[in-house]
Amino acid sequence: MAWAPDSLTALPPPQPEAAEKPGLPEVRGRLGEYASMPVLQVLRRLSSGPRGLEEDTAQELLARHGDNIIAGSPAPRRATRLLHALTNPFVLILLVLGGVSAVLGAFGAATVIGVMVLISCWLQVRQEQRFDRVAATLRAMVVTTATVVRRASSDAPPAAREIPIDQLVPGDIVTLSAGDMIPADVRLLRSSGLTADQAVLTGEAIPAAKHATSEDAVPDVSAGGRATGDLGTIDCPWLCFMGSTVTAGAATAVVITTGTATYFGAMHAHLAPRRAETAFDRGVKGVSRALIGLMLVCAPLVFIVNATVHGVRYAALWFAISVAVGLTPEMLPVMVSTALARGARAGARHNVIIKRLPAIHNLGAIDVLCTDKTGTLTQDQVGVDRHLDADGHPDPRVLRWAALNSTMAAHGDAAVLFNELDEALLAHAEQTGIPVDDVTCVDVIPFDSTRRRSSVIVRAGDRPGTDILITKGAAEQVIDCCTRLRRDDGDVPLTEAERQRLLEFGDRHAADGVRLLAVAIADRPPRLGAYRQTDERELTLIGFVGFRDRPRESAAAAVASLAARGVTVKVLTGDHPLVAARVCRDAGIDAGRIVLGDDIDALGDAELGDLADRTTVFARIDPEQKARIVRTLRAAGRTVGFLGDGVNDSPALRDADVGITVDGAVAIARESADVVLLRGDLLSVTDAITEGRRTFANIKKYLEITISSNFGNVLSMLAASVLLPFLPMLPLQILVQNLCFDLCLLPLAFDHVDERALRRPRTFDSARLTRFVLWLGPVNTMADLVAFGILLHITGDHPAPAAQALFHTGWFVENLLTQAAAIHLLRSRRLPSRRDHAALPVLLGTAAIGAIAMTLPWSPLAAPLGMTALPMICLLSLILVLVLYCVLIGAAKTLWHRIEGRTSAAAGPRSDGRPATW
Ligand SMILES: Nc1ncnc2c1ncn2[C@@H]1O[C@H](COP(=O)(O)OP(=O)(O)OP(=O)(O)O)[C@@H](O)[C@H]1O
Ligand SMILES: [Mg+2]
Repeated sequence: MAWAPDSLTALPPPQPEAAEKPGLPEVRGRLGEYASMPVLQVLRRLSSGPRGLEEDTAQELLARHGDNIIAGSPAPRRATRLLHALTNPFVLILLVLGGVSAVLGAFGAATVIGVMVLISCWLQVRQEQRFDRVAATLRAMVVTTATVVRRASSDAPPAAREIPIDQLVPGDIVTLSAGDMIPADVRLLRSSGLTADQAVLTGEAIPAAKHATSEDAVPDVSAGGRATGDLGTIDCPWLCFMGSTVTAGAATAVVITTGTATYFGAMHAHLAPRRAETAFDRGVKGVSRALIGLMLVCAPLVFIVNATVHGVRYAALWFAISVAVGLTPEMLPVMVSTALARGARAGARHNVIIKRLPAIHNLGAIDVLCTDKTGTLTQDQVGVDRHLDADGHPDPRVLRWAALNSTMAAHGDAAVLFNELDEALLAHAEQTGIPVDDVTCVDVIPFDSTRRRSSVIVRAGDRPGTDILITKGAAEQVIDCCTRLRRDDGDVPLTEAERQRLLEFGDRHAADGVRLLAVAIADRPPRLGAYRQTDERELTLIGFVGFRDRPRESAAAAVASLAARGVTVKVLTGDHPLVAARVCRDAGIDAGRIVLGDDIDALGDAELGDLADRTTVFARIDPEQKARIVRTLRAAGRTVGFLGDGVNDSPALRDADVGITVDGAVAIARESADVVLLRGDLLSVTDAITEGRRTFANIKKYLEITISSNFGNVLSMLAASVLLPFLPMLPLQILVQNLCFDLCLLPLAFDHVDERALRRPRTFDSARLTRFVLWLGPVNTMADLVAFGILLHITGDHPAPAAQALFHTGWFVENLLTQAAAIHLLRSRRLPSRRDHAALPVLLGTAAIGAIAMTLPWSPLAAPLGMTALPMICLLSLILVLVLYCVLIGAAKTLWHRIEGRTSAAAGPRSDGRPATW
């Protein structure tokens, strides 16, 4: 599926210059022109050169061309947002109900409904703006950069430096290496082994090979008789396009077009959204649908009962409409976005940057965390520990060949794949004074995580007639390519017995936690054409280099705390199974039976899902296998987080419910992830998960309280329809009461959360929500019935209109007071106490409800609302009903938790980490 990188598409609005958006044919034509010129002419046309632009020129060009971002995603205008808010299904329902009320002549009711719509839309627009601001601020904390070569002045030497990609201009010289995002549309100047993932533009998952043409040659466009315009397409091998990523190899390139003038910019409108529906979207939709269903059943029921008992009357219809309005959770979207934004802000305080805000909910729902090994379970401070010849004796020559491989992979421009092992090798070579600059690089066959080896081809000054191929990589994969073995006294054939001995030698080191890379070389006659992977054969094994990475001290504690929170940790690594086992042991993870990448290819998805559920450690797996394991776990009902930082992790980061990466990760990992940890260890994942659960717990509270209380009210109204000869509350009063209650519930987004609610993964569960509502709603009704009895006692059985007003006011006050109490009694598992009480905003919200209840009947608004002052005896009786309600609801809630606790215990222990329902 097409996927649009955030840093290109979701930045603040572009400048006016960039707003003029060329169409695709125009963009293609321009790119085709550049593609058909010799490189030198391209550079001349762009007033650039291999030494890069001068800084001043770059600034001028930036002012002319605008930032290198895609227009089309400017922040929506207020009016657009308002329109969007108005078309929200809850608001639409209110509008319809308001319209019907107006047509029926109930202008008071229509006005209150109008006020509700206005407040809800206004809050939603404001909250969305705030939400976007939070998201933009957070994204700005994880800026993606590009390496650009520029000069301070015309005579200054060129210098490579990182700049945010939005600052690139046409003519800039950029260097690209594995894991980089291609930051603009570029023409390749030099390249080696370059492949680019262009799925974002083509949907094609297999990376495309790319290569530069020779400097002054006119590219050979005759093949296939392609017109210039055709060269501007994705298939052109010497152009790379914004939005795609470097999967392997390295290159130097000149920027041709930026921002909206790029191919990606022209295509942007047609790209699919980044991801399919997440667990969060599904949850919100499911609950909304259930609520609308409840409303569609209850409101007609109230009307039918009323009409049956008292005959069809307008009053009954208004009453039913008001009930429908009461049941519409029009503030739900506001509540949800407030809670998400709060969660994301709180995450940032723990150094956790939530790039896509709904991810905060998904974090709380994670029950499996898949992680790679380096940097999370280990410190990512890899050091060379040993260098041994093929017989296991220390030999510095092996180190030199390995270091040459790492240096030459850099190929003078950029690292082909410069990972922690290469870094360690170069640092060690420098420390020990091993020369690595006395050869020239001929070609590179870059590393990839499936082959697990990299090769370089060099020419040494003292052997001019020979190319030397140097391969280093995972022991099994390199030994596979060897036919000979270097001994002190010369090379010998590699026998099967020797092969076994060497593999066992590798295993012994791995079991000790040492990552062993084998090093092999071969002489080749010089050639003109490029080297390919098939040239990695008939090599001579010369020895091994061993690396150690210290375990992270915090890893064991973090794994234990994740387990205590119901999150199972699984390790998915490309490394040797025995190294993985050792690292897991140090981190307190019971590795159990380790499954290898080769073992899973033959399995169907269901079988793999099963196996993945039972397995803790997967070793020697490639990037696609990582992603497949994540997908099958999700298909088996798990909510999966994936934590990784490499090019090889990005498919899995995209496929997980929540992709998590660290700040130092390669660009593509940072783009693919939903969450970036500024402090790269597992402990901050625990913090992030806790924040996610806190956010969800508050959304859940809101739903439980509002729905159970509204449902209780509907039952009371049904009972009243049967028992009373008049309506228990005027439609207008129902609406006003509903508006007050809804507004005062919003601060729940900022509430404290009971520690117990944070212990298990949580996610939306409409079934359990329904059970909760069916259990606690009727308690509300019981209190109402008692209140009805008392009020009838005061007013008499067939009260005159004035006495009816007293009844209405009485129930209005009692209802608001019980609802305020419900907030405190239902917000936590425990009853309110000094240790477990609501946060200040919630206290203020409930105080507001109480104040409204106790002042409205005595205020000037009383008459227009059909209310009357309550006599003292009535007020005191209602307060007694409130006390009764508190006792009942407290007991019912305690019983609920006990019964539900027992049911979930009977359903099986939670040690499997499956999410607790609700
Ligand atoms: N720069 C390199 N040159 C040669 N071989 C390498 C290099 N980097 C890694 N390898 C080999 O490839 C294997 C897989 O590496 P890869 O980086 O794909 O694993 P990973 O899943 O990212 O590992 P981890 O879990 O440690 O992050 C390594 O165990 C090593 O044998
Ligand atoms: Mg890795």
